[in-house]
Amino acid sequence: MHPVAVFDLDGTLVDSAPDIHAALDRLAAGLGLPGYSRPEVVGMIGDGVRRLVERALAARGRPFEEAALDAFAADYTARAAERTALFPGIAAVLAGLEAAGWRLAVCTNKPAAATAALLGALGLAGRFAAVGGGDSFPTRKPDPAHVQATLALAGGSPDRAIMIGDHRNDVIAGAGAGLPCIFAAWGYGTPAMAEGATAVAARPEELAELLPALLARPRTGLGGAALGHRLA
Ligand SMILES: O=C(O)COP(=O)(O)O
Ligand SMILES: [Mg+2]
Repeated sequence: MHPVAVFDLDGTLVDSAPDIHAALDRLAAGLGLPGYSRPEVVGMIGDGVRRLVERALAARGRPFEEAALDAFAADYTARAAERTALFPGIAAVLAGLEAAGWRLAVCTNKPAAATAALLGALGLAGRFAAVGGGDSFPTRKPDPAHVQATLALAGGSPDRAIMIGDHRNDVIAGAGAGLPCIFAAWGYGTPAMAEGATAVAARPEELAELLPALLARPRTGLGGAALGHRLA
């Protein structure tokens, strides 16, 4: 069976904060509200689009409105790839994993439509054996079922798969599904969110060594420290 690398999207594969930020600023401007700072926006990402819009409105003292969510989702989906790019080093990591026989999957809380638009615009649509969006299944991260369903779509099994993500939701969902988890410290999470991860990667390049090492490691064996990487 092919090993599967299950990647989170926002903050792990792509730096999507600039387009999320721009779309939130357009939403705010339409409501007569001031825009946001990047740290504010980054702190709101990770729990899907509804929580994002809830947090953005709450930060300006506004109650949540379904119409604002719909407007944001449509606007963002249409313009998801204007300022969004893969993090440096990710393209080489993906190519290296594919060459080594890995299947790639995306497990993201971003809605499936926006995810498809973004991956398509970045020329990545055909690279992933499965893409599990935030509304693809009945539940989403941190529910392990989101990871399990994505992995099943990719034709993988938990004992031959690794989860990589930048948020506590990724660690909780991946670990709950029985996968070793690599915390992507280059992303939008805080160091505290790495708690429970098998290993922490400071840069994408580290994944090239970490993924095969974690795959080969007995699941009940030594921690990531034995691999020369900092344990979470
Ligand atoms: O849409 C979000 O809130 C975050 O998406 P992610 O799961 O790809 O980080
Ligand atoms: Mg993320």
